[in-house]
Amino acid sequence: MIELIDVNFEFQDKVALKDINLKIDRSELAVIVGPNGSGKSTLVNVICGIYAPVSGKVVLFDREDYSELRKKISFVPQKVSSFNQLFPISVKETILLGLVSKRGYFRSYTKEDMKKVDEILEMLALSEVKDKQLGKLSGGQQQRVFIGKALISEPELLILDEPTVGIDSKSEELLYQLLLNEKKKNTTIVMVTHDIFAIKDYADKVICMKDGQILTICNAQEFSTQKYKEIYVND
Ligand SMILES: Nc1ncnc2c1ncn2[C@@H]1O[C@H](COP(=O)(O)OP(=O)(O)OP(=O)(O)O)[C@@H](O)[C@H]1O
Repeated sequence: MIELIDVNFEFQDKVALKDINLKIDRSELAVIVGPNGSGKSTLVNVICGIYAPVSGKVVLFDREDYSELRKKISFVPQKVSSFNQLFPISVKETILLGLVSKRGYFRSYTKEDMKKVDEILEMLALSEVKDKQLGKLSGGQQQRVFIGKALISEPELLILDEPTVGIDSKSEELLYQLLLNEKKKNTTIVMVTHDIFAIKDYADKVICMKDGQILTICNAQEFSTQKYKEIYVND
């Protein structure tokens, strides 16, 4: 499903990923952990095709060519709130934007699209604010809107970079239930997080990074608090 073979990536003269070898299977929930600057965001950007590796190969859905793959991938980046907060777009309109990669810009939405957006609003507890301007919501609500935008296209691969930062524990629980639902639909999920509880309760695979390298890959049962401390030691 996702395979990285000897992947290296550099920013100018800074090595950000070194010899990354990794496999993630279909409908797995893989979590990437590691201290600040260890290369987690760079890794998900490489998986999405936003950054091209300096060397090595990324194979998604058994293909190396990203042109057709974009329709199958949804990415919720870190810092979703870095958009123009005055931009006049509603919550519902923002979620519908998630269909652009599949449909193009100038297509009308169907009845099914409108039904789906209502279901997503309901799932994310956003129905009451659906007509509000996006920039007038709290950071946590905005985060949920961008997750809704990522989900509406029914991606086969969903990538989230620290989705729980700035959201309260109720929304966090909501998010994890939603991810489990997505998994049941065979969606593969890759999530960067520092949340040890999420790792223990929900992850199928834990990818531990340090200094641009993968220290270890294990399952949730093998991932102990001790291991977590070891990864973060000297951070
Ligand atoms: N645009 C950039 N230009 C130059 N260096 C960068 C850039 N983005 C990241 N880096 C560097 O690459 C390394 C990996 O950064 P990355 O953002 O992938 O780490 P991270 O593990 O996601 O960190 P955090 O937990 O703080 O989000 C760091 O040393 C960082 O300073």
